[in-house]
Amino acid sequence: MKIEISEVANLPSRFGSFKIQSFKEGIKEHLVIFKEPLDDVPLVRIHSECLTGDTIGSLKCDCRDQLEYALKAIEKESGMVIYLRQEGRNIGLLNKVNAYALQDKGFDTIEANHQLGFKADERTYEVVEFILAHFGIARIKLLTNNPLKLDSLKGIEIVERVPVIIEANQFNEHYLKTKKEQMGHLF
Ligand SMILES: Nc1nc2c(ncn2[C@@H]2O[C@H](COP(=O)(O)OP(=O)(O)OP(=O)(O)O)[C@@H](O)[C@H]2O)c(=O)[nH]1
Ligand SMILES: [Zn+2]
Repeated sequence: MKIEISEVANLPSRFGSFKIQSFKEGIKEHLVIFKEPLDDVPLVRIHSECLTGDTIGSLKCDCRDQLEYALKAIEKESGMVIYLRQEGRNIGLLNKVNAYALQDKGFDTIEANHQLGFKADERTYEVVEFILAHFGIARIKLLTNNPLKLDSLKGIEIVERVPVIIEANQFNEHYLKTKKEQMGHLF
């Protein structure tokens, strides 16, 4: 797939002063937020879009806390957040809301995806390899608790996994438990 690349622009934010660049893959306009100077082995967070969490502040998941954690971390030590437009583990917003409606009836996140005909996780990460290659990065420290992500990046050496440490709340406790017990997340 052809990827269109924007210019680099400044982005002052409440978490620090960053640079941004967009990588457009079909209809998905991904964003890279970075803080220079980038080390040879930079700290990288691959964040999946979560409109409900990142923007609205939903407490059903840990996405916004993770995003803020990552932005604060790269402000401190430089690095990059790759913000991928893979809403709802790539099932899209409408389907995620339908999954939430099923969760209201008692299904967990995985069961709800299955009920809708999706895998538990429909994400792929080829564009990340493209983006890192564009920056000349072959080795990274990856900010994640997700073992699937560690296995998904072919051609990128993950020198270190840096955990994302977030406190649970009463609404996402079950979500985090499912991630740990059924999706192998490393908490
Ligand atoms: N289908 C679905 N997607 C969800 C649900 N809750 C959050 N998401 C999406 O899950 C994605 C984030 O994935 P997570 O599994 O929380 O975290 P991760 O990115 O895999 O792992 P970390 O790197 O450790 O954060 C975002 O795209 C959210 O929109 C849900 O109940 N159902
Ligand atoms: Zn979320």
